[in-house]
Amino acid sequence: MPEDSHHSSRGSDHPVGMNVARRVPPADDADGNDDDDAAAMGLCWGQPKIPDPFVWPQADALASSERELDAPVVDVGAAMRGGGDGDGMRRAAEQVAAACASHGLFQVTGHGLDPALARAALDGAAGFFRLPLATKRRARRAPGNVTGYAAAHVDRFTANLPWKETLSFGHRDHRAAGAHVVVNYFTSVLGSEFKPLGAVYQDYCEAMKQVSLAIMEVIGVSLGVGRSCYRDFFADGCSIMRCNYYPPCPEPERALGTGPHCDPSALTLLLQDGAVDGLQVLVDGEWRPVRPRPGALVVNIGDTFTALSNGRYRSCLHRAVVHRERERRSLAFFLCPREDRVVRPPPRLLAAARGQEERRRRYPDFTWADMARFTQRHYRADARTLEALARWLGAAAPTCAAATSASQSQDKAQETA
Ligand SMILES: C=C1C[C@]23C[C@H]1CC[C@H]2[C@]1(C)CCC[C@@](C)(C(=O)O)[C@H]1[C@@H]3C(=O)O
Ligand SMILES: O=C(O)CCC(=O)C(=O)O
Ligand SMILES: [Fe+2]
Repeated sequence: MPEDSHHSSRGSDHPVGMNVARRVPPADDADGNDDDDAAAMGLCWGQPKIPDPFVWPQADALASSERELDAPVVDVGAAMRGGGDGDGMRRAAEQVAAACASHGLFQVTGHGLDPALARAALDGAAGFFRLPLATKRRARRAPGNVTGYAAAHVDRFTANLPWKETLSFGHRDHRAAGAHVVVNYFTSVLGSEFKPLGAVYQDYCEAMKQVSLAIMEVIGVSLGVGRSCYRDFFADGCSIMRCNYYPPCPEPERALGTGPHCDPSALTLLLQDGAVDGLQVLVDGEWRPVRPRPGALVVNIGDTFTALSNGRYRSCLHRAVVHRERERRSLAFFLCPREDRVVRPPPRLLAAARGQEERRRRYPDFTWADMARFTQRHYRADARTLEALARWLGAAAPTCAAATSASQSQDKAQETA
C-alpha cells in the first residue's frame, strides 16, 4: 500500500502567481521549443552583450559582499567514529544546530569521498558541456521533467534566465533499485559510448548518498530525535544529481548563474570546482560568498527538510553569480525522499517541543512527488516555494490529532527506527 495514494490528485493544475514565465507544453510536444535552445546558445555565450531575457531585476542581482560566510566546517568522519556517539558526534551536532538555526549552510570534511572520483566527476562534467550541442541535446529535458540537459532553462522560462547549462539525472541506490540507474540513464539517452561516464556518476551518487545519510544522523542527534530517525527516512530515497556549467559572461553584474532560491529538496551536497567562487548566501540582507575549500563539500538545508523539522532548520537562501572571464562548474547532489513518502515532522520532534507554539504544525503533509510536480510544472523554485506549495495543496496545516492513518503508520516506522 502506498503511504499516500492520493498525492497525484492534490492541488490544482493552474500556475501559481507570476513565477512561471512559460506555459509547460503538453507531454506530446517533446520537440516544441527546439529552436529556443539553439537560439539561446548561439546568441549568448561568447557574445559582447547579454540578451534581455538574461537580465535579472536589480533586487535579485544585488551587489555581493566581500565578507566570506563563516560557515562551520563539520568533520563528519569524526562524528561517525566509534559508533557515532562520542565527542566527535557531539561537536558536529552543535555545529550543525547553530548553522541550521541561522542560515542553513555548513561545510563537511572527513566524508571519505575518493579525490580521484571527485576529479573524474568534475572533469566528466567539463567534457560533457564541451560536446557539440547536437550531442548534448540527445539528453534534452522533457517538459515537466527535472532530469535531462537544459541550456539556460529557455524551454521553461522567458525572463530571468540563468546563465548556465545543466545536466540532471535521478539516482537510487543500485541495491534498492535492482539496477544501475545512472549508468542506464547515460547509455539510454546519450548512447553506449557514455557508459564509462555513467559509471563515474553512479559511483559519485552512491558516495554522496552515504555522506548524506551520515549527515542525517548528525542532524537527527542535533534535533534530539536520535541518529536513525531521519537516516532511515531517506535510506530508500530517489535523489537528483545535477552538473552545472556557468560560462564566462560579458555582463556579470546584470546576470545570474542561478537566481535566489531555496532548494526544494531536503539536503544539498555541493562540490565546487577549483578556485572559482560563485555560490552566495543571503544573510542579514547581504549576499555573502562561500569560497571553495579544497576537499570540502558544501551542505545546505532545503525546503523538504525545513518541513521535516517543523521549521526549526531553515532552508538556505542562495544563488550563484557568474564571472566575466572565468567559467565555473559545480556538482549538486539533491537528497530527496522516496516519491510517495509523507513529509511531516517525526512525532518525537513534536513531543519534545517546548510549548504549544513549537508543537504547532507549520506545514501541511506533502510528498516529494507533490513538490517535484509543483516545481516542474507550476512554480519556479525561489525563496517562498514551501509557502506557495502549502497554498497550492490547499490544505491547512493539520494538527497532530488529525493525522491520516497512512501518516500514522509511517510515524510508527519512524519511531521504531
Ligand atoms: C526539484 C528541483 C528543482 C530544481 C532542480 C531540483 C533541485 C533544485 C531546483 C533549482 C536548481 C533551484 C533553483 C531554480 C531552478 C529552476 C534552477 O535554476 O535550476 C531549480 C531546479 C529546476 O526546477 O530545474
Ligand atoms: O553552482 C552553485 O554554486 C549553486 C547551484 C545551486 O544552487 C543549485 O544547483 O541548486
Ligand atoms: Fe541551489
